[in-house]
Amino acid sequence: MTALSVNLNKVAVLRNSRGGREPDVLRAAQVCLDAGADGLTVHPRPDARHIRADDVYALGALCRERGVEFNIEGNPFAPPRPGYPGLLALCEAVRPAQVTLVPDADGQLTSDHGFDFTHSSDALRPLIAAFKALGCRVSVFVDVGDPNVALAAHCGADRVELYTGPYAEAFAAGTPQPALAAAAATARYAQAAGLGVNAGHDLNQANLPAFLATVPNVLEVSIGHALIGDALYAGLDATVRAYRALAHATAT
Ligand SMILES: CC(=O)[C@@H](O)[C@H](O)COP(=O)(O)O
Ligand SMILES: NCC(=O)COP(=O)(O)O
Repeated sequence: MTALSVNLNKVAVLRNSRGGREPDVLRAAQVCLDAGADGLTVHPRPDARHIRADDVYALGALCRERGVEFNIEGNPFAPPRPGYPGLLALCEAVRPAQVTLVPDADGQLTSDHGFDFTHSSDALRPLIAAFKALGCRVSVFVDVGDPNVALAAHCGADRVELYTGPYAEAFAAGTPQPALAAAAATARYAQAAGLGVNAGHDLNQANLPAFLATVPNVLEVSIGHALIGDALYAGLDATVRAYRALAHATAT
């Protein structure tokens, strides 16, 4: 079994577009957990464009209460700023079961690459130790095909998360096989170095089955963008019917 961690970033995107409380990220989280999600993921970004520190605190408490995994993603090198206390401070406050380190630049549209271990290992090692001292499992975002993926283990990481964006693109183009083979090889290489393997980015209902059938022992997938999009389609019919019934109930 591969665990499903639902990424709630996109619920916060919608909420922030109006500046109020709706849609409520905590309520959405409860629905996900009631539906059987194995955990929740957030990727609070320094510009606070979607998930904010207060969401992280509330979701951390919810996951603790429900006994499920909370996974916080972020760049451990991004400095604190107003509205963003920094990844280590968030983890210090919330003690998530897992932290996923992602080398995103500030303001980046979305995550699009893993760590370059030839340059980052020395800087990563003490940071990973600091997260582990908080009791967090540490996963590190990596590129499929990275020949240095085993260095994540030398840095002290417990797991790697395979960046699946290129696989999703290849799948959509109808040529998934090379990307699948590369992901499977990278997973085996990481596992041989003692690392657990997670995966994420642009996974969806179409491309997930082939990925999990080909890549061995994927422990967890974190999925947000497609899942929240699918939830709109799945929920629109019933929701329009409910609103229509209210509108049509007027005497005019
Ligand atoms: C780490 C990763 O793969 C990203 O998918 C991320 O969690 C999504 O971030 P955004 O929702 O900000 O695009
Ligand atoms: N780590 C990947 C993640 O949390 C969700 O990515 P996406 O499904 O929003 O692309």
